[in-house]
Amino acid sequence: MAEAPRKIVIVGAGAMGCLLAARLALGGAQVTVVDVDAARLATIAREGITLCDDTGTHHARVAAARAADVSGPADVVILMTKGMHSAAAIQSVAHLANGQCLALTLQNGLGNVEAIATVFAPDRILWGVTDFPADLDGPAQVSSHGAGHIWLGGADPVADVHALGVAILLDRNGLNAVVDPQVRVAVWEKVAFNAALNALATITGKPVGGLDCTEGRRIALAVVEETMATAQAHGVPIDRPRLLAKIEHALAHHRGHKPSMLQDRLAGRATEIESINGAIVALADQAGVPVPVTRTLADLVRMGEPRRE
Ligand SMILES: NC(=O)C1=CN([C@@H]2O[C@H](COP(=O)(O)OP(=O)(O)OC[C@H]3O[C@@H](n4cnc5c(N)ncnc54)[C@H](OP(=O)(O)O)[C@@H]3O)[C@@H](O)[C@H]2O)C=CC1
Ligand SMILES: CC(C)(CO)C(=O)C(=O)O
Repeated sequence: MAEAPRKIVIVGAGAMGCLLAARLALGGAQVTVVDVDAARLATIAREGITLCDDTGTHHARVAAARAADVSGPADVVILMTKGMHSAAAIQSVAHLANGQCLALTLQNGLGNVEAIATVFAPDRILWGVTDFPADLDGPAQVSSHGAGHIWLGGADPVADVHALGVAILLDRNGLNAVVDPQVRVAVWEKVAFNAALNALATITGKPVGGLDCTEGRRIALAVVEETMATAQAHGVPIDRPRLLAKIEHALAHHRGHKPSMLQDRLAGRATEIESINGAIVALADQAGVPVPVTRTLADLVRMGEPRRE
C-alpha cells in the first residue's frame, strides 16, 4: 500500500488507543474507537478526546462505538487492548476483516499476532512497538510527555508491502513511525524492556524514575541478559547496546511515567504479566534457558494479581 490509509478503527480506547486516536484524528483521518466500557464510549462520542502533550492541550473529534455497531469497510484496525483481552477484542471486529483491511498491533508482550491471525489473513497483519508513554487522566483524557517512536513491519514477510503506507499515516501525525525490517527483533527488545521495567515498577510501586538506582539497574540488567539468551535460543538476535540505550532513554526521559502494568495494578486490574515475563519464562523453559530473575519477577507480580473467583 503506497498511499496512506484514512479510515481507522482502534480497538481498545484506553491510554494508548486514545493517544493514537487523537493524533490520527487531529491529522484528518476518520477514526472510530471501540471499547467494552460503554461509559467511556459515550464520553468520547460526546466530548471527543483531550490530549495533553509537550506541545499543549488538543481536542480531537473521534467517533466511538461498540464493536458490533462499527460497519466497514475500514482501511486499518489497530488493536490496542491489553494482551489478555486481545483474543476477545479481535474477534469482536471480525466482521471488518475482509477485503483490503489491515490489522496492526503495537501492544506490548508476545501472543497478540497469534490472536489477530485467528481473524485476519497473514498478508494483512502488521506488528510493531512503541515507546510513547500514555496515561489516562479521565475517561476521554490522555497525556503523553517526552519523545516517542513507532517501529512496525509485516508479522509475516508477505505483509511487508503494506507497512510503509501505515508508517506514513502514523508518522505524518506526529507519531515518529518507521518501517523496521527487523521488527521481530524490535518486538523482542520491547518485551525485554517491559519484563525489566514494567514488572519492577509494579512490584515496587515506583514510576520509571524510581527504578534508576543501583538495585533497580542490577535487576533490570539481569532480566535483559536472560531475555537475550531466550531470544537467541529462538533465533532472535537482540541488539544489546540498542536495548540498553532504550532503557537509559526511559530512565532519563520517562521518569514520572507509571508503566502500563503499574497503572493496572494501582487500578486493581489484572496485568499483562503472562504475555510479558510469563511468555519469556515459557519460551525459556522450552529452550532450556535458565531465567531465575525473570521468573521471580513474574511470580511476585502474580502474587499481587486480583483473585480469580
Ligand atoms: N500506556 C502506555 O504508556 C503504553 C502501553 N503499551 C501497550 O499498549 C497496550 C494498551 O495499553 P493501554 O492503552 O495502557 O491499556 P488500557 O488498559 O489503558 O486500555 C485498554 C482498553 O481496552 C479495553 N478493552 C478490554 N477488553 C476489550 C475488548 N474485548 N474490546 C475492546 N476494548 C477492550 C479496556 O477496557 P477495560 O479497562 O474495561 O478492561 C481499556 O479501555 C498494552 O499492550 C500496553 O502494554 C505500549 C506502550 C506504552
Ligand atoms: C511507556 C513504556 C515504553 C514504558 O514503560 C511502556 O511500554 C509501558 O508503559 O508499558
